[in-house]
Amino acid sequence: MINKFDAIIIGFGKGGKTLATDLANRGQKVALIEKSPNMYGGTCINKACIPTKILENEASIIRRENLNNFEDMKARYKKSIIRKDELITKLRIANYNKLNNNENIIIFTGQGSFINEKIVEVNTIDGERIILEGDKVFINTGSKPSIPDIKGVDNLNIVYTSETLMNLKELPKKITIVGAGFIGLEFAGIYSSFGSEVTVVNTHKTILMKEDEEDSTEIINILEKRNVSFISDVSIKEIKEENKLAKLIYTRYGEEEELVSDIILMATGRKANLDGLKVENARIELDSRGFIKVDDTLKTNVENIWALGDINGGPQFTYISLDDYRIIVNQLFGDKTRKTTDRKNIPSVLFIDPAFSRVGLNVKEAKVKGYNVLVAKMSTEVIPRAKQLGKTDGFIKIVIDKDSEKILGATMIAEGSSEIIHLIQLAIDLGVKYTYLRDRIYAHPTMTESLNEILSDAMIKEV
Ligand SMILES: Cc1cc2nc3c(=O)[nH]c(=O)nc-3n(C[C@H](O)[C@H](O)[C@H](O)COP(=O)(O)OP(=O)(O)OC[C@H]3O[C@@H](n4cnc5c(N)ncnc54)[C@H](O)[C@@H]3O)c2cc1C
Ligand SMILES: NC(=O)c1ccc[n+]([C@@H]2O[C@H](COP(=O)([O-])OP(=O)(O)OC[C@H]3O[C@@H](n4cnc5c(N)ncnc54)[C@H](O)[C@@H]3O)[C@@H](O)[C@H]2O)c1
Repeated sequence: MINKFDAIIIGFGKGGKTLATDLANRGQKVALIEKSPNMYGGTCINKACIPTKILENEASIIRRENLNNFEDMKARYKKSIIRKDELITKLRIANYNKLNNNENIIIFTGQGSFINEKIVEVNTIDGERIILEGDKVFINTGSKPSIPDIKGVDNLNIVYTSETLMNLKELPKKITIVGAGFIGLEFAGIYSSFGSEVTVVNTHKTILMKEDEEDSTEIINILEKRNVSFISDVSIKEIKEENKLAKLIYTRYGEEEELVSDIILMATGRKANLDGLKVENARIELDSRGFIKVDDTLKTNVENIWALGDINGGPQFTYISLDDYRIIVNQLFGDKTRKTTDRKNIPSVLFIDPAFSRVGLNVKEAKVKGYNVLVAKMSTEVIPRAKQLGKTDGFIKIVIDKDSEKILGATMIAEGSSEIIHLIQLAIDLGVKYTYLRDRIYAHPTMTESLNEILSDAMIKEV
C-alpha cells in the first residue's frame, strides 16, 4: 500500500521540523522521516550545538574553580556528561512530541530512500518497509564528519569525532585535535577547561585564516593560557596506536615529528550526509563538493524536490537551516521574494570563553572591498562589567566606513559578545551611522554600554 502525503520531509533537522509544523498548520498532510530514534530534533540538539554548549558552560565554571587535582576534574567531567545526556534527552522527547501531537504529521522512524522523484521508501528500525508518495519532497538530512584519508585514522580506539568524544565518559588526560576550525577550537576550549592537556594541530600557518590577524592571535593567546598548545603548518602522515596511546606522525618544515596523546579528535570539516538516500533514483544532481545542488530558492534540479540545511552546501549553521525554511515557505506561500542571495550580515559565534563573535566585514575584508576604514577598538579589561564579572580577556572592535560613517562590521572576543553582536547586525542592516550607537542610552553595568566609549572620537583610528 502507498501512503499519500502532500509533503515528505526526509530528516528531522532545524529546517525540516519547522517546515513540517508550518505545512501541517496550513492543513497539509506531512510525513517526516527520521532514521534514528536518538536523533529526533536533529543534529543540533542531539550531537552538536546544544551538547557542546552545555559542556562549554560546565567547563568554564570548573575552570574558574581552579581545581588542580586531575581525579577531581575527571569526576566533574563525568557528571557534566551525565547532565548533558539528561538535558538532550529531554529536548529530544520535547521535539518528538511537538510534531507527533500535530494531527497532520506522521513521523516515520527509519532510513528514507528515493524510489523515484515522488516515491520514498522507509526502512524502519523494526525491519518494516513502508512506501510513501509525496507531491513535494524536502531533503533535510544534514552533514557528517569529513575525515581525511590518513593511514590509521579508522582506529576507533583512539580516533574520535565531535560526536563520539562527547560520549566518552572518562576525561582524557591528553588530547590531540586535528583541525583548527569551529569544532577544533570549541573542543580545545572545553576539554582544556575540564583539565585535559590539549594540542591543536593545524595544516595552515595560523588559525582562522579569514579573520584579522590580531583576532586569531588573541584567540590563540586566550587558549594558550588554558593549557592549549598549537602546532601549525604541518602535513599529517599517519596515526598509530602504541601501548593504548595515540601517536600522530606529521611533517613540519621537512622534518618528521610525532605527538603522543590518549586520543585524537578529527575536526576537519563536515560533508553531505547522503547515506542511504539514493538521490540518483530521483535524478537529483549534486554539486562539485558532493552536496545537493540547489538554486537560490533551494529547489533542486527536480521540480518537486527542495533541499534545506547543511545538505545543500550552504553555511553549516542551525540558523541557516532555519532561514532555508523561511525561503521555502516564502516561495511556496508568500510573495516569492526571499532567496539565499538576499541574505546579508550573517553573524557567527565561536563559543570559546569568552566567545568570538563577528558580523559584517572585518578590517581585512573591508580594505579588500576598497573602503576607507576606521576602527574603533577597546580592550575588554577596561569595561566595568567585565571587571566586575572577572571576565576581562579579549577586545571589541568595530569597523566603520570613513566616508559614509556607517558600520561595516564588528569582531568581538568578549564576554556577552554572542548577544551584543546582534545589535551591531541590526545597525548594519538598517544602515545607521556609528554615532547612532554611540549616543544611545544603555543600562549600567552592561557590556553593551561600552559602545558609548568605544565609538567616541578618542577611540576611533584610521587604519
Ligand atoms: C560539534 C558541532 C557543534 C555545532 N555547533 C553549532 C552552533 O553552536 N551553532 C550553530 O548554529 N551550528 C552549530 N553546528 C552546526 C549545526 O549543528 C548544523 O548546521 C545543523 O545541525 C544542520 O541542521 P540541518 O537542518 O541541516 O539537519 P540536521 O540537524 O543535521 O538533521 C538531519 C537529520 O536527518 C537524519 N537523516 C539523515 N539521513 C537520513 C535518511 N536517509 N533518512 C532519514 N533521516 C535521515 C539525521 O539522523 C538527522 O537527524 C555545530 C555542528 C557540530 C558538529
Ligand atoms: N559555534 C558554531 O556555530 C559552530 C560550532 C561548531 C561547528 N559549527 C559548524 O560545523 C562546521 C564544521 O566544523 P569543523 O570545525 O569540522 O569545520 P571547519 O571548516 O570550521 O574547520 C575545519 C578545520 O580542519 C582543517 N582541515 C581540513 N582538512 C584537513 C586535513 N586533511 N588535515 C588536517 N586539517 C584539515 C581546516 O584547515 C580547518 O582548520 C563548521 O563549518 C561550522 O559551520 C558551528
